[in-house]
Amino acid sequence: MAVYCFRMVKVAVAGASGYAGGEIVRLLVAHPGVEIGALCAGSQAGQRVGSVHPHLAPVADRTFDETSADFLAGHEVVFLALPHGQSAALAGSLPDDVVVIDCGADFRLVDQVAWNSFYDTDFAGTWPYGMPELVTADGKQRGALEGARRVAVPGCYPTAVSLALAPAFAAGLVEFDDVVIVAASGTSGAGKSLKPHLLGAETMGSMSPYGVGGGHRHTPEIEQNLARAAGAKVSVSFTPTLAPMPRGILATCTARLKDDVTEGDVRAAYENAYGTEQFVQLLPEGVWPSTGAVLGSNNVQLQFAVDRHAGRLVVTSAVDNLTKGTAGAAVQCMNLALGLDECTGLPTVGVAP
Ligand SMILES: NC(=O)C1=CN([C@@H]2O[C@H](COP(=O)(O)OP(=O)(O)OC[C@H]3O[C@@H](n4cnc5c(N)ncnc54)[C@H](OP(=O)(O)O)[C@@H]3O)[C@@H](O)[C@H]2O)C=CC1
Ligand SMILES: CC(=O)N[C@@H](CCC(=O)OP(=O)(O)O)C(=O)O
Repeated sequence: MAVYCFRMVKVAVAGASGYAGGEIVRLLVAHPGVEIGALCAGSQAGQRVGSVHPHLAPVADRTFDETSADFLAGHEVVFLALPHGQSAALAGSLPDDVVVIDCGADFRLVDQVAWNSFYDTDFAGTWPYGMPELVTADGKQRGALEGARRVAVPGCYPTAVSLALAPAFAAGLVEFDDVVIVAASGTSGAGKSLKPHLLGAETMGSMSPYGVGGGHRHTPEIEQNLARAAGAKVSVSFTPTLAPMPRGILATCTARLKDDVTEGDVRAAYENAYGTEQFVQLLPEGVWPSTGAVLGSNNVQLQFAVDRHAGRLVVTSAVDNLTKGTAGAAVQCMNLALGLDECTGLPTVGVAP
């Protein structure tokens, strides 16, 4: 039996009444090294946690605090799970030695021009990007997260897509300018606030694309990640779709193969990239990822095929958008920042059926 001996780290969550914040709390409740401090909300401040998140039984009788520097003071780690554009001011009020982990997009992009093209708030800067398993031209991204005091958690689609394609780019198996991605997401990806196009009657029994034609803000984030893997500029066509399910992302990613690349080359590149990773699984040949198999876990499931007819590599990946796609990655990055075992408190077992 494993015996844990941790110093308890006091942790706060801003945006705790939302989907991403609620998932962070779910994971923190099971984390042996943290003490849950302030749980902050916006319009729902003052409400009982159990009235908003009835599944979070151990903290159900707590009350959401207001979101302010005063309530966030005195914590060693602060998670921000707020709408875009809200993180910078709050982060700026926190001391430099506090670990601040932002689940929004505010600090993900390096390129200010790309930021201005896809977001309507001012460019706030760039923090270490929270995808430990990402293969980059300089080794794994993990190195930038160990001991970090500021972390930008990736978007959910970029998590599924970048982990699916990066090994092929890093190994030089595919062309960098012919990449087509179609990904389906559960509706929780859009957050909890009321949106007419996400009403049950609109989404149940129906799938629909959005952000078609290069308009989705995750396009530059995916290109940034793949460029880090390739060591060169990458351009992608990315189409997200909304699927009638609460959670999960299934991404189908294809890229033109370079001449003479074999299935063995591809398998070797992915085994080399992920063979020692706890959360990324290249499935046995012939077994394909499904969102149902990763629900509630921090896992990423991958499978590939070489489509000789079309001359393309096809990689499919599945993640739970709220776990590995947001909150799981956030907790994983907290572990790395604090020098804990990276996997502490993170589920590798899903919920099925
Ligand atoms: N959902 C997902 O799959 C993913 C989400 N993210 C990112 O995580 C962040 C949160 O997303 P998500 O949880 O889905 O969104 P939700 O709409 O579900 O939650 C938003 C949270 O922010 C709080 N909030 C809103 N406005 C304010 C404000 N002015 N001051 C203080 N708190 C405020 C809300 O509080 P209240 O309800 O009390 O008003 C709520 O707790 C976003 O940046 C999102 O892009 C990233 C990856 C995936
Ligand atoms: C289904 C759905 O609407 N998904 C969201 C992506 C959620 C995500 O990754 O969040 P960030 O906003 O933090 O990048 C969208 O397409 O905008």
